[in-house]
Amino acid sequence: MSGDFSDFTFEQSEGTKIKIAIFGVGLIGGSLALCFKGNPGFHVVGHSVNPASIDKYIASGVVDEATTSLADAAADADFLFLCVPVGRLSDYVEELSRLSLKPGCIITDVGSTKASVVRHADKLALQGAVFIGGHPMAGKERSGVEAADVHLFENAYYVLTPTEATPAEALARLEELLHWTRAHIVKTDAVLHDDVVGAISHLPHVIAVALVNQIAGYNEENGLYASLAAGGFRDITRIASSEPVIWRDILLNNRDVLLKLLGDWKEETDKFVDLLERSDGEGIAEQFRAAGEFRNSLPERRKGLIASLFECYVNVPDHPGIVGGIATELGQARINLSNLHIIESREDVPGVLRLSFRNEAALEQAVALLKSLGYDVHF
Ligand SMILES: NC(=O)C1=CN([C@@H]2O[C@H](COP(=O)(O)OP(=O)(O)OC[C@H]3O[C@@H](n4cnc5c(N)ncnc54)[C@H](O)[C@@H]3O)[C@@H](O)[C@H]2O)C=CC1
Ligand SMILES: O=C(O)C(=O)Cc1ccc(O)cc1
Repeated sequence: MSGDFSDFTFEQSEGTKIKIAIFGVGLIGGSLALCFKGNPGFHVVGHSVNPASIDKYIASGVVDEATTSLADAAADADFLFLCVPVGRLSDYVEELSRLSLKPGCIITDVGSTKASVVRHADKLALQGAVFIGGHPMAGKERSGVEAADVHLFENAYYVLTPTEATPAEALARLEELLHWTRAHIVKTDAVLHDDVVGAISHLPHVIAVALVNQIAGYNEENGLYASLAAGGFRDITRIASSEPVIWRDILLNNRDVLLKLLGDWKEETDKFVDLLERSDGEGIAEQFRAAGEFRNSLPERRKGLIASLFECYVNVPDHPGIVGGIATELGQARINLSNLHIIESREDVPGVLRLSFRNEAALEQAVALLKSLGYDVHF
């Protein structure tokens, strides 16, 4: 979904607000809450099991109200979003099934795996509520309500996994609400979701963590590994800094899929062992050619899993004030920078400035502007 949402209003009876309950107001729950808080017709309630979190939710302004009582959060809610770690999702659906919920209300989750929670909800009598599995396929390596971001889901895919039993009217209502995230809704089967997301998200997280740990081992012997890893290595392993408990639950939940994927991964790495043992240069080049061809055929810069980075690099001579000058030029052209990072800045070497933007349009405008000003810019 794209375009201007200022004319989008959720249908509601006069005087009553749509109540949206968010269980677990962390990165994802908090980001959803921020999306919904933009509509005066919504009342957003946050739930946490931890009393200390309640004040934090309110103080950070992501919810209208917060409580440690599951029953109070759920009472009269029109939509209930389960945003806790994957290992707790089925327990939450079960606990909610024991409460008296508003007839026709929709319970949905945001878990990174879908098959187990959908299967579990299917078996429960939900007392007039409807469960629809969900997975907003955007995130970050940071966690907690402090990392919540109203823009997180913009232009990302948001997967829903309805079953044959899901009432079409309920699905339409959830889709309508999710327009507030500005994500693109995709509907698919929960088992297929876990296979595909296992391959494109869970496996890369495992590989990133294993790779970082391998290098950390070498670094214990010689600190030069960490020193030289500051650039590209750091970027390609960003997701290795993801939240351990969240990822423990995801991997255990998608265990069978991951075991198969890791078997295939071993075969891929063994291929390189064989090519190297035989010094097969043509075979190695062919691996790169095939990978490049597939990678280049992927949709460009759609925000999604392993978020695309809207970044460029600018070579900057070590002149005082040059970084400020670039930021000022961008500001004057009303191009919003989301981050600026100096990768290397010693007196005797030119620095490299990494500029990050929120979207592709801003990146393209910045590159055109900086090139026109004579800067050496590359992606
Ligand atoms: N991190 C990411 O990039 C993405 C995560 N997800 C899914 O979203 C869900 C939430 O993840 P994040 O928001 O990233 O994590 P988070 O750590 O930022 O938030 C988790 C929330 O759950 C609560 N929580 C933690 N352990 C709990 C427990 N044992 N019982 C009850 N509440 C507990 C925390 O207090 C916090 O409010 C997970 O199911 C994850 O798989 C989905 C898309 C992206
Ligand atoms: O940080 C990234 O690039 C991610 O891949 C975030 C992410 C993590 C888990 C998900 O289920 C979806 C997205």
